[in-house]
Amino acid sequence: LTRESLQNGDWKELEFKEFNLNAQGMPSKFGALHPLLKVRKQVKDIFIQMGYEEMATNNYIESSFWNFDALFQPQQHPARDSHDTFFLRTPSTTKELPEDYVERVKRVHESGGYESRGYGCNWKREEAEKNLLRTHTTAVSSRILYLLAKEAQQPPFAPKKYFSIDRVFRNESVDRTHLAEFHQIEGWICDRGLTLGNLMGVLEDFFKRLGMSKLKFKPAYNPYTEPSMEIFGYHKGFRKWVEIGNSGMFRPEMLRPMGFPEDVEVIAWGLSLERPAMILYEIDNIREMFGHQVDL
Ligand SMILES: COC[C@@H]1[C@H](c2ccc(C#Cc3ccccc3)cc2)[C@@H]2CN(C(=O)Nc3ccc(OC4CC4)cc3)C[C@@H](O)[C@@H](O)CN12
Repeated sequence: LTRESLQNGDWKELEFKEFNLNAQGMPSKFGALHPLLKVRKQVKDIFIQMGYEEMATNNYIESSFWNFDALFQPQQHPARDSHDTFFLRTPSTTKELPEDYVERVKRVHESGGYESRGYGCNWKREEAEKNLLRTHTTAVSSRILYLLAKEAQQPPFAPKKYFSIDRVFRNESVDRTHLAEFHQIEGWICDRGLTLGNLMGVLEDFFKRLGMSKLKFKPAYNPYTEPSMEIFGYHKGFRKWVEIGNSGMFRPEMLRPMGFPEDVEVIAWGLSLERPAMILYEIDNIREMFGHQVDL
């Protein structure tokens, strides 16, 4: 079949074989974006469209102070044991901490304040100095909120909205849907007079953009948020309610020692990247997303 035979009509005399629509195509030699990266970009675009700034989360290593103590997580909390947390051997401790702030954190843990009773514990600095692989990106949120609180000392107070999507590490047994590390997605708004209603509204807006338009909320507990809510979304495909994240209002015992004025609140929420990626890309074993795959 040539250009000439098509132009002068000779093609009409030629014999053609049946077109085989089931024939294997030529093997493709190009790559493909990993599902996690595609969902990470999808979620990042949602936050940017909603006006959030991205937190710098390029520090996997954190001190127990920022990962736990600044969040009012008690030093006796089981999550702080080595069977749940990866502690570092070298460097095992961080000595540089903001001393005046450390004093206020110690006091709120031991004897409360800001209408809190505290834990009545004997707060140990050496516990707070232990280095670890961060167990949540809320460790980064506490650092950024501390800086915002210092800025809030010089009026006018400016409301802020931040998000992060990055790796976190937990010393947990692995199974079909859990590995010792996962990517946490976290968003929060810091403003005057925020309420739980605002949090519910923000969550409805955020998850609607992820395809979840019917939500319900269940009371929950986190050491650093009060009230706290588990978030459930109705998945049309599965025709059932799916747990899609956790949320709450950061406690006064976390915000006041940082220096925020009384009427400033922070509403926050978190979810993982792996769970939506597995659902959106119909991957039923999390291991299919990691490691060397022949037929990804
Ligand atoms: C150790 O496991 C923690 C992880 C992870 C998680 C849980 C809580 C937080 C948080 C938080 C938080 C709370 C208050 C303030 C700040 C942060 C972050 C990640 C998911 C949170 N979860 C989760 O991601 N589920 C999920 C999320 C989105 C989704 O998308 C649908 C397609 C549209 C589907 C499912 C819920 C469960 O999977 C849960 O069993 C596992 N959770």
